[in-house]
Amino acid sequence: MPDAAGAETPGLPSPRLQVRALRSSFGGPFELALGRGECVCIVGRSGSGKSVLLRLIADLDPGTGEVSLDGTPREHWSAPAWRRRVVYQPAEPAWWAPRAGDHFQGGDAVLVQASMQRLGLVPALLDAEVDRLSTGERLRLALVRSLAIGPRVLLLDEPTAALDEASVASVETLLRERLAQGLSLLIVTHAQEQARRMGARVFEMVSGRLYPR
Ligand SMILES: Nc1ncnc2c1ncn2[C@@H]1O[C@H](COP(=O)(O)OP(=O)(O)OP(=O)(O)O)[C@@H](O)[C@H]1O
Repeated sequence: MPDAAGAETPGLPSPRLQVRALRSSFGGPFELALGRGECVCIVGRSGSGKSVLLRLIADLDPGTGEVSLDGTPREHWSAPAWRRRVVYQPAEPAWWAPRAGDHFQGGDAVLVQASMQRLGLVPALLDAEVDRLSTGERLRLALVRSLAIGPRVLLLDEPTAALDEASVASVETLLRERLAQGLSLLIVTHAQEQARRMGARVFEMVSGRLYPR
């Protein structure tokens, strides 16, 4: 198994996600190893660099260093192909079409309906205009959309920040199930309790550097 800093033991399989000396002018260098079906939570003060790390891993910001998935370097894939395998969900997810359902075309409709039901979202929401949805509905729908892509790694930035207690519980239950099925999760959260409930390894971001807690 890799240690917290990301060093590997010879003879053992590579971690799902391996980050080495990853940096930009806004943070790093970052070292991180995330196993299959593992959850890592990142806590830290506002502006400390948590989103910077997620965006660097997702290849959305320019930076230097190495990122690999199941032992294969990121350079092996095109940027869109990487972002289907390593999905980043920002704290304020983007919507590019007026109708909610238009964001799910090409996805597995059965999986979408099932995930929506688990998160307390009625199917009629897909026919609604995104602007009419509540903040919490949009956040849960964004998670459904992220899961429907079928990522190996999901990078979630404050996925439950705007949700009530019951919705937080339903999101965490769904995510724990996906973890058990092998999905790897990196979650930025201000809720320390969330890390405990998710059974996560926890790091703290301080001034653009990660420290195990
Ligand atoms: N492209 C950019 N241009 C200018 N500054 C940037 C850029 N990207 C990140 N930063 C700066 O880097 C720092 C870390 O930002 P980041 O968004 O990662 O914070 P965060 O820890 O996610 O905070 P929060 O919890 O408030 O979301 C901030 O000071 C931010 O302004």
